[in-house]
Amino acid sequence: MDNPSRLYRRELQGRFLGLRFGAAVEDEFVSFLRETQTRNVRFCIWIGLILWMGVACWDVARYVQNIQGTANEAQFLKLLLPARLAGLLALTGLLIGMHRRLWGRWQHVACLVTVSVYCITGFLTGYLYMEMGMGNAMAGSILILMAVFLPCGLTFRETMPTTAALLVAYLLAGWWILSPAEWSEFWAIASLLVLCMMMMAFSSYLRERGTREQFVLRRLLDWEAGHDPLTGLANRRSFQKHFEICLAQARRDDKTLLLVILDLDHFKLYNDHYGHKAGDRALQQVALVLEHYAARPMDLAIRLGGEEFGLLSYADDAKALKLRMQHLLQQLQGLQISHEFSPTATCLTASIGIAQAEATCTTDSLFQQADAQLYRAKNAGRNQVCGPDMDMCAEGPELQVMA
Ligand SMILES: Nc1nc2c(ncn2[C@@H]2O[C@H](COP(=O)(O)OP(=O)(O)OP(=O)(O)O)[C@@H](O)[C@H]2O)c(=O)[nH]1
Repeated sequence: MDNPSRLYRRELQGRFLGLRFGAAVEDEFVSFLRETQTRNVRFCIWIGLILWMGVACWDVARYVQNIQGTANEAQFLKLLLPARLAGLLALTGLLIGMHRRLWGRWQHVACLVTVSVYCITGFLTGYLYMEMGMGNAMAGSILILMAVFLPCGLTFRETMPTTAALLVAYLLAGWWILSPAEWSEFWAIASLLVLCMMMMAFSSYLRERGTREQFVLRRLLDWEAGHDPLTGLANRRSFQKHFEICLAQARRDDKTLLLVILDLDHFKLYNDHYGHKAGDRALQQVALVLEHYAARPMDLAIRLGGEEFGLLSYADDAKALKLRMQHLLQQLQGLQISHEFSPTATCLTASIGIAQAEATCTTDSLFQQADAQLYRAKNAGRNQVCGPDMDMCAEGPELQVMA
């Protein structure tokens, strides 16, 4: 996988004009948007619901005052009530679904559908009132349309086609339903609507660009604060956090927690003879191998600093881990990173110390134990794995038990 910091940096250079990241970052952004905006969306829907109910009450009051008992009125009322009810049901359904987390990853679709129902029923009631000669409520459509651009957790690309479709539907409905005498007022409102939509679209675009920039910057900072830029492995800071979680979990589940420290042998000599750049490349290769040994969710591969790496292994058997670490040493030798000045071998090798966390241990005490084992491995001739028991010291690539 590409180093996340490189991905984020590449996105930052793009300046977000097209409001689209690469596939991986886009997925992250959309889930971030859904997660962080849920509260805003709920707030907006509540406001929409209150407004909707307020307007419905106002409708009833106006209707009662202006009622003349004509057949037309009875017919309009038959349409008006379902229209108000549809808006109410759509908003309530969305809210209940959000509180109970029923929508999952379809939340934005549910929002779009609700906003559309909200707008259509708004237009319809406006039109019905106009037909009943009770004042033109169409101007209210502008407010309703604005709801599409409220912070509903939708992206600009999601809101734009919906709004454009609603606007076209509104214009077509007006042109089809209204008489030519009513057109002049309708066009005035329609032009206002178009202007309003353009302004909101522009601000929505700017808002999303800003959100995207903040998102990538934050991800980049978070990532860099917890990782080593050269190898992409976790650093000591993330290790400390992860270690505390693992230790608490291990105590709770009565599981083992093992720390491995891997230190490259004679790396100073390697640097001195092959140069710092070659040293960097070697460190990256070692990190790549080590990462494969931390494939389970609770395991973590770390660069502790310099030519020293770590591996936290949760619920693992110490002996099985020792064998895996020997296998790792074999793999390192298999890389054939030539080190002809090393007194140990003709290629780059490493020494490994393993420590097991006791119930009362701290990060420092665990490191001290692992360091002591590493020291043993170095003293025993390097290219070795040493653990808490004497019989855990073994030379790589072939197992050799120390007496
Ligand atoms: N290329 C490169 N070298 C580094 C980096 N960080 C530390 N080093 C080098 O790693 C070397 C570590 O040397 P020492 O601590 O003396 O250990 P060693 O030579 O490996 O000896 P032993 O551990 O006893 O086998 C130093 O030369 C550091 O300059 C890095 O990021 N890149």
